[in-house]
Amino acid sequence: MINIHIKDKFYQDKKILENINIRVNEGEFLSIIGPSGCGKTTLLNIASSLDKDFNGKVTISSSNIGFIFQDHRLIPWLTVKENLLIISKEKDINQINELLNIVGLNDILDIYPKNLSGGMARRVSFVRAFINKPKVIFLDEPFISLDYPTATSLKKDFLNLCKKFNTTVILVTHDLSEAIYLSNRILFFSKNPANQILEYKNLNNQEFNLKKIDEIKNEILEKHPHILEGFL
Ligand SMILES: Nc1ncnc2c1ncn2[C@@H]1O[C@H](COP(=O)(O)OP(=O)(O)OP(=O)(O)O)[C@@H](O)[C@H]1O
Repeated sequence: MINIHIKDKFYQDKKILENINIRVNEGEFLSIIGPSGCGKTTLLNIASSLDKDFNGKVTISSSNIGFIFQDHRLIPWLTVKENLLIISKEKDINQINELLNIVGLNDILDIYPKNLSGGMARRVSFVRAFINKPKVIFLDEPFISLDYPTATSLKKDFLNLCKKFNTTVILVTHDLSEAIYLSNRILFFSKNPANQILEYKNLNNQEFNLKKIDEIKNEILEKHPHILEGFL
C-alpha cells in the first residue's frame, strides 16, 4: 500500500534521514515516534509526497490521501459548511452531517472558524480529512494542545472514522501512550540522522483501556530503556 525508501534526505548540508525502509499495509495504523528534531515531520512529508527533494522512492497505491495537522487550517472567511464543501467531491451535505455527527458536532454548519473552540475546530479538520473517503491519512501531532478529555474522545472518533473507511494511517507523535492506543505498529526513531531503533508490532488493542496501555508502555520501557532518552 505504502512503500517508503529513503536513501538520504538533506537540509542544506545537514543529513536528516538516512537509509529508511518502511512498508505500510492496507488498513494498517503505523505510528512514528521519536525525539524532537529527529526528522519525523520530514519523514511524513516525504511519505505523503509533499516533499520530493530526497534520494529514494515513495509509492502509494492510491492517490486519494488526506492530511491532519497540529493546527486546524480551516479557511477563516468560510463557514464550516463552506470549508467542507469546497474540498468535497460529492458535495453531499448529508454525508457532511453524518461525519460531523461521528465526531460529536451538530448545528455548526453556519459557524465561522473563529467562533469554534479549539477542540471543535480540530474536529472539523478531522471531518475535512475524511470527506473524500481517503485510502490513506497522514497525521502530524493532531492531538497536541487539546485538553485530555477532548483529545481522548477525538481519538475514539478518529478510530471510528478509520474503521468506517478502512483507512491506512501514518501518525507522527511524541506520545507513547497515544501511539499504543491508536496503532497496530510503532516505529521508534533516534536522532541525527534519524535511525529506526525499534519496531513494536501487533498492537491491536484499540479499546480505550488505560491499564492495558500502561502495561504495554511499561513492557516497552523495561525491555528498551534507551528509548526513554530524549523524549519520554
Ligand atoms: N525547511 C527546513 N530547512 C532546514 N532545516 C529543516 C527544515 N525543516 C526541518 N529542518 C531541520 O530538520 C530536522 C528535523 O526536523 P523535523 O521537523 O522533521 O523533526 P521532528 O522530529 O518532526 O521534530 P518535532 O518533533 O520537534 O516536530 C531538525 O533539525 C530541523 O531543524
